[in-house]
Amino acid sequence: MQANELRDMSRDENGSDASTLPELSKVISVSWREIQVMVKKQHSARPRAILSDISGIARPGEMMALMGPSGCGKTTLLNTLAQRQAGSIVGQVCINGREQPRSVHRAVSAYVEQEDTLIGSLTTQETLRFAADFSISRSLSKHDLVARVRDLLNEFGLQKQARTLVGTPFRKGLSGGQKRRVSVAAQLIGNPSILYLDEPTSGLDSTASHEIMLFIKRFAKQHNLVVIASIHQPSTKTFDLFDQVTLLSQGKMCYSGSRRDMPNYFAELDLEIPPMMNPAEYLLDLVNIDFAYREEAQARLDYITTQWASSALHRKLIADVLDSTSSSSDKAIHLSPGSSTRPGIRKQLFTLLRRSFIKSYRDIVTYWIRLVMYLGLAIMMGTVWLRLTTTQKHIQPFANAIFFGSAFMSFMAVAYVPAFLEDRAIFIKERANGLYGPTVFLLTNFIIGIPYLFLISTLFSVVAYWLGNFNPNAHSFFMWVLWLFLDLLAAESLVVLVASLIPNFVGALAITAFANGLWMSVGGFLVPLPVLNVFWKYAFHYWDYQTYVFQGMMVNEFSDRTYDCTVVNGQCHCMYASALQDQCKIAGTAVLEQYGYAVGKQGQWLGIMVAIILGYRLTGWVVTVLRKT
Ligand SMILES: Nc1ncnc2c1ncn2[C@@H]1O[C@H](COP(=O)(O)OP(=O)(O)OP(=O)(O)O)[C@@H](O)[C@H]1O
Repeated sequence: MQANELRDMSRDENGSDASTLPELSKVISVSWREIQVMVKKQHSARPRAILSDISGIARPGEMMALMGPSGCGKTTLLNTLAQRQAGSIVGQVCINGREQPRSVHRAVSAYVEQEDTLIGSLTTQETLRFAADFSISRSLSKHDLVARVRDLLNEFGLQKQARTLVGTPFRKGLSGGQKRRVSVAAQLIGNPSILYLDEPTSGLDSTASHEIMLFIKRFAKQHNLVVIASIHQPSTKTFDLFDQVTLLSQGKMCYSGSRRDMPNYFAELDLEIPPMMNPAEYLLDLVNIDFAYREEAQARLDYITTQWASSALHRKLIADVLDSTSSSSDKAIHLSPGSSTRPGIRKQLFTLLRRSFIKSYRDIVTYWIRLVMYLGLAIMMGTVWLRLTTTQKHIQPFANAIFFGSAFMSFMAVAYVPAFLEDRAIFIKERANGLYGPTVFLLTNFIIGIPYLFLISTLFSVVAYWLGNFNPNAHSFFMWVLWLFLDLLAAESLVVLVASLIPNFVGALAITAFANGLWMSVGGFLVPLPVLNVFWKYAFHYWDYQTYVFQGMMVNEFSDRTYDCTVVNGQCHCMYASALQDQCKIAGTAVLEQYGYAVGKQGQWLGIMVAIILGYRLTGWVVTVLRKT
């Protein structure tokens, strides 16, 4: 489907273009002039230039390769052009000859990262459909969206894989090359005018690499797309697909211009490309100083960069860049952030909720493994504390079971760390692509977790509560489920906070485990509150969510139950003094008094639990807003 057709599809009844797609097709050039990128050197206050004096121009319908040895600055240049580069940047990046705000860059371009961020439990078609829902506002009808997905599947040779899962470690799905094609197609669904690709062929064999570049080339030609791709050592066939080449080394330009002009240009420098050799390989060896004899290689590189700076081709390039900035007509220059077709926050939320829901029930790592684990734990707990009785010798085991159940269930929330980190990694990349922000991400995470945590709490309780013979009435059972649910919700909120602060598997696991150990220690069961050292008491005890869960469950168990004292030689021995002592019984409230827990404060404790959960979530949100990587 041509860009024009896409445009026509999105017109509303008044004939105006509701999705404002036409503006996106008005990009006539992307140019950059005298780009310099400085970064701070490690262990030194002096900044270092990782790109110096880089200029170039890319046009619609053409593919430009950014080439050079590893570390030469390809990704930095690509990120600078796409307005994603941090650090101090000097120089101009223009679209249609004018510097444009970042919002315009975002609206007219798409960026495909080196690593695929696909969701393994979605099919190819679903992946594109969700990409469409995130990229395109509601002005496009469902029918047109479906048509656009179908066209992209065709254009990237993915029709037969439309219903194939992308693939997870547990379920084989698409091949590496097919995944790459899905990643690119997903970025193209919003009909961008500029496509940035960071190492699109990395990890692929030469056939798959050629195939993906061929699909992109055809698409670029057909849809007048500007394509700029960093690429490592392409095969001759793949190299031949590029129209333009920018060759870099040590952050400096060695060449930028037509691929066809390269052989003549290097021949004039007495560096002729041997006829039977892959030109890309030859050129990379030529400008690589890492492995050759260093001084000789450095001298050759200096020669190439100085020759380039004074070459006629360089002068022509600069003239073209300047020309693009002066000759652009006002009509062509007109690009506004309003040209964004992105949907609003409500649609983002619903789209992410739908996608996360599908992922959560298809991807066993997210909740199903944990569900089985918690069920195993429930059977273990129910059989260890099997059929406790209402005799005083079982009072302590009841209290121990409550402590173990609440604390260990909370502790096992560490199993959520990998799933959250996986979701977060996808979020970071999708945020960089402007799909949605931290609020939508964390709200979705919270909402999706609720039914699963409730299911886990209920299943666990159905098994452990009745096997253990806890307070056998419906009200107490459902209160127990509620406390357990809030316990898990708080524990998962803690995982979200910690893993947002330290987005690293081992680090997040260690800190979450440590925090759980801390909450167990200062909760008031292992060390009673009057004995607990004042530092731990005032610094941590009062916002320890496990405290309130434990207290709530204790009140639930002991507030209305009585326990038989032991009779030895006709003498009644009660472990706890209570009003029922003359009946040789212990009122459960006496046990609670021993722990210092008042009956009737459950409402207050539930309120504190909700506040702690919201506190964790809000802090996690602040961290996510501030932390970009
Ligand atoms: N934020 C940064 N701080 C310090 N150095 C940086 C930063 N970003 C990039 N560099 C350095 O700049 C140089 C260019 O990095 P870049 O990632 O752009 O290279 P590349 O050509 O894409 O490499 P590769 O092909 O290996 O991916 C490298 O030496 C890298 O270590």
